[in-house]
Amino acid sequence: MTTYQTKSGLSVHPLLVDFVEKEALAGLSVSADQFWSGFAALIAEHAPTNAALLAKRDDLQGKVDDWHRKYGPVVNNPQGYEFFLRDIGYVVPEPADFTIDTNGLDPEITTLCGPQLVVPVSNARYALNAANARWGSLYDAYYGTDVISRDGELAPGKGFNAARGQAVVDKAAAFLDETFPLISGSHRDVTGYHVVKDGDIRSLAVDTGAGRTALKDPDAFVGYGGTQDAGQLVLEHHGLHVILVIEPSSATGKVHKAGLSDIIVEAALTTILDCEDSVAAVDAEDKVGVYRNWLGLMDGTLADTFEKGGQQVTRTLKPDLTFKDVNGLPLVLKGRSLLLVRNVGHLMTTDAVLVDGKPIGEGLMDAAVTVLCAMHDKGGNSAHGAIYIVKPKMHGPEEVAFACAIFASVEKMLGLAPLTIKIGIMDEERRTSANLKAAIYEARERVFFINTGFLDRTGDEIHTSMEAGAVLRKDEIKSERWIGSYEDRNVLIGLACGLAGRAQIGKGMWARPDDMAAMMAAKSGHPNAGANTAWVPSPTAATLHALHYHEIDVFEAQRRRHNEAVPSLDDLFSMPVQVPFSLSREEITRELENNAQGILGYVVRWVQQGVGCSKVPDINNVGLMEDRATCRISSQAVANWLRHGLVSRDEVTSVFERMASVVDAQNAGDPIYRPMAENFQSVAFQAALDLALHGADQPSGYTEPLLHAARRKVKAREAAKKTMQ
Ligand SMILES: CC(=O)SCCNC(=O)CCNC(=O)[C@H](O)C(C)(C)COP(=O)(O)OP(=O)(O)OC[C@H]1O[C@@H](n2cnc3c(N)ncnc32)[C@H](O)[C@@H]1OP(=O)(O)O
Ligand SMILES: O=CC(=O)O
Ligand SMILES: [Mg+2]
Repeated sequence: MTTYQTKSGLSVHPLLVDFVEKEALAGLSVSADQFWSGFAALIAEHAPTNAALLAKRDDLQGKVDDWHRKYGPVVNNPQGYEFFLRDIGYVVPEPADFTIDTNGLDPEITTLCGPQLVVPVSNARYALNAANARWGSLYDAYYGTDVISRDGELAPGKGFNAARGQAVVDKAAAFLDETFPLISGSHRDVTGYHVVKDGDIRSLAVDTGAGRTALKDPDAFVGYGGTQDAGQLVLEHHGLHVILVIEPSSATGKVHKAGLSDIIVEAALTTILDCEDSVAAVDAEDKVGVYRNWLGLMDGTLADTFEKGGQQVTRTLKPDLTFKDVNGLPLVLKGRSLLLVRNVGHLMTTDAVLVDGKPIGEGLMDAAVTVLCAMHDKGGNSAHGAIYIVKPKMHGPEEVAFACAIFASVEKMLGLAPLTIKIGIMDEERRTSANLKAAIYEARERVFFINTGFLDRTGDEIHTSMEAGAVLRKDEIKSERWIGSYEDRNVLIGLACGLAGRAQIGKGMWARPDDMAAMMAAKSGHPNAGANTAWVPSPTAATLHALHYHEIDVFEAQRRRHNEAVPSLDDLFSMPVQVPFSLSREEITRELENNAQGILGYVVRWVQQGVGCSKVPDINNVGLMEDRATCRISSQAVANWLRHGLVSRDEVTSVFERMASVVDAQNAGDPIYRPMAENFQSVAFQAALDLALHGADQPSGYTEPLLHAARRKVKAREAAKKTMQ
């Protein structure tokens, strides 16, 4: 039995007490009493509103369900549907035109455009890697991915493949020609890059077989470091830096005529340290683990030691990079990504803290503790002292206003200046998309990004319209009219609210982490659409996606779109239901199998091992990034087909049982994995099945309640076993 400690009337788990008092408060001018009394006041002030907002979600969903039961899909009565949504307060009146007024943001948010990396903060090794992913090797990214064909003589194989290496060098030279063209000739033919001094000013001279030349834009050369034998040349384009590493004695430098051994590109400008959908944090122990990593990133002390390639490696945060500028003065470039933290949403509660024996809102705790940890940033992260919180899964403007009210209370309780805490609004629930302008208005003094989290948004699309009819298959849903409208509205409303140059307009995740060639083909669409950032799943993806921001001038794209009319709500509300339904039996079974495999593959690692984000093969053996949002889509899709009689409970159960063996085989190499096919009563199998069978009844179709309950059961069993030993 855990003995909770009493703090200002709250019952607080001892692990949280220790963390807050011995680690998070250390070195700050906030006393333990001030923290706990402020925290108690925060809960007293905001818990009732939190409960009321959740009740409103249920009430509105109930009304939407009733409408569909009466009228069927929206297509039967589009005007009636929109009128109804306005009548019940699902769609609220739009505010008059306005411009956001957020101050004190860093340039990575306002004037620079580039990739946004996301990482589960619970994984210190990955989190450190992500923070350091500000810079990435283009040679490694090309060599290690399918961006360069893996067929024939270019197949990577074991050891270094010289033909593949040459293809990398050629492709990189093509990037340089495109981004930093020479007055004559190509970077491919360069025999020497030289820093030359004319008076006090340095410039870049470039030798090719045909003689000496220079960059077409001489101002693109902004700095240098090291020596002619082992040095760096710093170039800049669209505000992003690219470092040419000259090292004639290195393995790659040796085979290059100019000794160019690598090209390092500025990659993840910002990184989201995720406390939400990519982590499995279900109790005080897990939450403290998450907070401790975030604290270590903020005070710069986080380190992780692990084995890699047969060696012990210790990973820490990288320092800034120091060069000289063209005047010979110091040029310091940030060594790390600007770090943002994603709190959980308004739904879940945590028993890390109890009030009258009941768990408190987890979002309230995240706000108080992640901000407390961020107070350890002494400028290494935000040069302006800003604290960036990404707030997910909010339903409409009222919930955005609520998040802002919580942040205002946290600032007061911790003695921070008003508006220190900035908010990233995830536009990922339908009620937010439908009322985006009003939602931004509520956060106009704090907002630092809006972002289309299309994965959760797809799950909410299915859940909201559960009663409207049978939905299309997962991949088809994602290419319907509603999603185009959602993406366009997000950019255009963002531009109309003055986000250009003031805040980020962001786009969603690339969820096929191994398919980088496909990502390169698809994701240029994001900056082209006017988004100044978009999510990537890994540092390598960040390095590659960064190239799109050289290719496309985002601010130009935003200017192009600025006067485009915002699409009406008609398309946004054109639900992805099948009218009439046309899939064959085989197609239905295959889709069910695909969903079952994804759910099982994700859930089993979540429940057994507490892994919140996994790469799980789909039915075609393509590794997909699965997190709670993708799981929400799959579970809602199955729940919807069950609800509309396309599949029966028995059919779903037997497909899940069959797919359990497939997932077991995929995990055969994992020594701590416990097969599901041997025991269909296992907690993991049952949790996965419940997500499908009871998906329609889950609040907004979220996966959190069932996943948390299952993981807690497994943790309790493991703890009981340990006590018995
Ligand atoms: C809908 C949404 O909410 S999306 C947002 C939530 N999703 C995410 O945050 C996805 C983050 N990405 C990940 O967690 C991982 O990339 C996964 C789970 C998809 C794949 O992980 P793995 O199978 O371990 O990847 P893989 O084996 O290809 O690569 C591992 C290497 O890449 C690094 N890596 C992979 N992803 C990341 C990341 N997001 N940040 C930093 N490093 C990463 C690891 O540190 C590791 O390198 P190391 O050995 O030097 O430490
Ligand atoms: O959080 C992101 C999403 O797509 O959902
Ligand atoms: Mg999401």
